[in-house]
Amino acid sequence: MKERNPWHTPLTIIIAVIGVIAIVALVTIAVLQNKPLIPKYKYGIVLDAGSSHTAMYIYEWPAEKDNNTGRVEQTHCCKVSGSGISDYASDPKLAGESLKACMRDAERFVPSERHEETPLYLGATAGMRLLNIKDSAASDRVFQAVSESLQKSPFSFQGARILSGQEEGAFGWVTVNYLDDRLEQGLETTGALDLGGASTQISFISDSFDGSESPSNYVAFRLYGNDYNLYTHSFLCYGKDQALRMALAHQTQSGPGSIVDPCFNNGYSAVKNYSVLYESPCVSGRKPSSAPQTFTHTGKGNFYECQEVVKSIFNFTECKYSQCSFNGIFQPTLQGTYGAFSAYYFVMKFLNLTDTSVPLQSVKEALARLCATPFDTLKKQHPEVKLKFLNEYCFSGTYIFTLLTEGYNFTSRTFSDIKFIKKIKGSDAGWTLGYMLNLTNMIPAEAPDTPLLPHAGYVSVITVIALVLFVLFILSLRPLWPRCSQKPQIV
Ligand SMILES: Nc1ncnc2c1ncn2[C@@H]1O[C@H](COP(=O)(O)OP(=O)(O)OP(=O)(O)O)[C@@H](O)[C@H]1O
Repeated sequence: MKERNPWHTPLTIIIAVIGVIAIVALVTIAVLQNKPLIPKYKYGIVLDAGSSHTAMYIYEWPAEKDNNTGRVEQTHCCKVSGSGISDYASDPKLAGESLKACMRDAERFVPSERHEETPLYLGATAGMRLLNIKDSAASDRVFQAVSESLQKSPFSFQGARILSGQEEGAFGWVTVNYLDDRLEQGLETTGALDLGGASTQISFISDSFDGSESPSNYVAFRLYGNDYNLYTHSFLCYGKDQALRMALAHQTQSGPGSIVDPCFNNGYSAVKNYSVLYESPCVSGRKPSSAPQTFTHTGKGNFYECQEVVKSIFNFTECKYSQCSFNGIFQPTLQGTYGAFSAYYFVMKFLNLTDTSVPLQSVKEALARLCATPFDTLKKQHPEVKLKFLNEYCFSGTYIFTLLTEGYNFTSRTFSDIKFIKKIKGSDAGWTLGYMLNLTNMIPAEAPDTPLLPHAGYVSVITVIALVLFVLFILSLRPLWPRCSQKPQIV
């Protein structure tokens, strides 16, 4: 004879089965309903048509979060081979052709089902600003050619245009602070220092600046619920290539047949053409009236003398405001930390000077040593570095040092506030990301609402509540529970 288990009645078994099914169903629905969708991405493409070259950046962000909360990240960068589009003024079609290889690259990196909806922008900076000043019809023809080429791509081409210096500075600042998560979290922001080939930008927040003293340097933002009064200025012609032209123009004012340049290493020698040197609007007004066709440019490598040459391209005396950087441009008091990118990074990286805890005096000494190194020795020390760049590091380093200290007024105390950077969390520092975030309305003015609980927390709470309900349900059925009799039932 078997003893009968009082729980093994049909009713309790049915209740238990229904209860378990109910819990499984409840948890399954909660998980499926609220689970983040399998990551599917959206894309945006920005072409940075700079003075020295064009680069294409592809950005991606989670598709279900394009309403402001998803992180936008750079997934790919393609360097267009050849020079900047402004160098194709005499043959604009080639400017369009030059972009094709990178556009084919983009077709591979962006999934084909997303091609049609992916916005594609081209922004041109100081190279095209200068071409536009020199010959606006030629600049239009270049834009026409690149636009025709980009329209043929499968992406949604949104137009090609010149960014103002103010936009370039402000979007560089947005990029740096977005990537550092400073905007969304409302943290103290970082200033942005950008050194291009033809222009340079400085952008930062200073408590002493509300835009009233120099409105043309003021950009107001409201991002994630915070207001920012940004100071920004772009110095056209003060990118590193145009600054070098101005330094050479200063040394060739009398139209000599040869110059000995302290900004180039001893042993460097090249024959240069006067008309090529003076073709840029940054120096064209200063072309010596009587000069031979060419001049011999040789180096003597002296940092201190080079600094004097470099200083000659700045005007430190004129200032109608309470304080200025240079050339009569207002600049509020420096404040906070700074991210310095583009040529700042390339040059300081070569000089092994990206660590700004090194005292300013040591930076000066390192530059003095670099300039004093004979050019042949330098070439032997750095066989991997392109000659075009190696030639110019003494000038470029001296220019950066002078621009930061004498131009923007960084001191031995504040120099360590600068961080020389190329990328932040995998994305390049530069104006392109800020530009795309702005055009796609990806940064909201107000802080987005956040859910009460994270997803995992939400599922746990639902599960616990379901279990409690189930236990209560079983308890509420107590009257139906089979009674345990004292005597064992005999079946
Ligand atoms: N490895 C390197 N070493 C030194 N200089 C470099 C290196 N790579 C690039 N450069 C130079 O750095 C400068 C800045 O480059 P970047 O691409 O930021 O400028 P750009 O976009 O062409 O100029 P702009 O923004 O003024 O139109 C250019 O003069 C470029 O030739």
